[in-house]
Amino acid sequence: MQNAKIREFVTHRPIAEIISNYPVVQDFFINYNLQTLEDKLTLARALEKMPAEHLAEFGIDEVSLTEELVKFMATLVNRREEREKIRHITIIGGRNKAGEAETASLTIAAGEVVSIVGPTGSGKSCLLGDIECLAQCDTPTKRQILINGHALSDEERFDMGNKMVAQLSQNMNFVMDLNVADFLAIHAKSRLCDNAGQVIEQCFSCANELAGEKFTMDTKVTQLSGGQSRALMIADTAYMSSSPIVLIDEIENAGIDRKQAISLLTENEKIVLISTHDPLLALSANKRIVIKNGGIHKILETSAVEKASLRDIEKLDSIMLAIRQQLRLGESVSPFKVALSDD
Ligand SMILES: Nc1ncnc2c1ncn2[C@@H]1O[C@H](COP(=O)(O)OP(=O)(O)OP(=O)(O)O)[C@@H](O)[C@H]1O
Repeated sequence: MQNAKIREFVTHRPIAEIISNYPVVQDFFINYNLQTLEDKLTLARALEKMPAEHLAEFGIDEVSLTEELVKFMATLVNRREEREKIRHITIIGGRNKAGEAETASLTIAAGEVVSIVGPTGSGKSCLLGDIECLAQCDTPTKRQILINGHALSDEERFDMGNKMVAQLSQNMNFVMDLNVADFLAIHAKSRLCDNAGQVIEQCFSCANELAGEKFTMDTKVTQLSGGQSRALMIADTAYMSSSPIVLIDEIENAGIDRKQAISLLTENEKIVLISTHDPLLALSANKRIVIKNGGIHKILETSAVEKASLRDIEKLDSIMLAIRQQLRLGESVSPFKVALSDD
């Protein structure tokens, strides 16, 4: 966003609208002890109503305060837009649990979905962990992750404000006792969402669509079920996170609409890696990484035959979902017939 556009917005819109779109601006006003400004007015009109000496105490006048606000918003907002676009990530093999070299290395392009499969305990989450911390041969696996073909400096790697990777893990435990509305508002604020109010609404209704049992904006996040928490975090990642890489650790047990969740996440050219034991999710990706004994054993392309079987797997899956739903609702399971391609 250009400074001129931000200046125009700041000059002509009421303070309430500026704060609703960029909640972090509240902190700017607090710094100048201006939290009591009349928020239905524009900044200039609201400042006229303040005693003249108020700003003088801070050694600033109305014009320079407006310019400071424009600069403050520009630094924060432009930062998101200026981030180098991630075109691809590369996983360079390290060592498996036996200390043997991993020979495979893999480059994943923006917009690609890659699944990670392997026996329980084989090291799938470990691979996601390496990507999450953008490992530079300094984790137990000794893998290295490159972004657009180059290693990252420590500064880029640990820049939390510019977080490249969003991870949805198996265990979502909320530590703060907030309700859903406050939780989403804090996220929208910290991620500098444009149109925060609208994004919060979208996130809330999407999470409710993904999860079975509905929850409200007043529900405490600590009272959400595992599936509801996962649905909330998926919607949150899809709508609010600007992180270009999304890591998902086993959403199959979460009791949510997995296909809808993945298609939601793969919008916007994100790189998505899913660790899974679920055939539907594993084969929905075009590539899958097979992990064995802590190492990348092989990388398979989903073949045309497998893609064709996917249609049958989807049929089976929707039957399973329907049965699960009937059981959840306390209904008797109705008779069903499986009609697969070769029948
Ligand atoms: N290359 C490696 N070198 C050393 N330890 C490893 C390596 N890969 C995995 N491990 C260790 O193996 C253990 C199991 O790994 P991990 O939790 O990633 O398995 P998983 O495949 O995700 O299992 P699950 O399917 O049960 O979630 C962890 O303690 C992890 O640190």
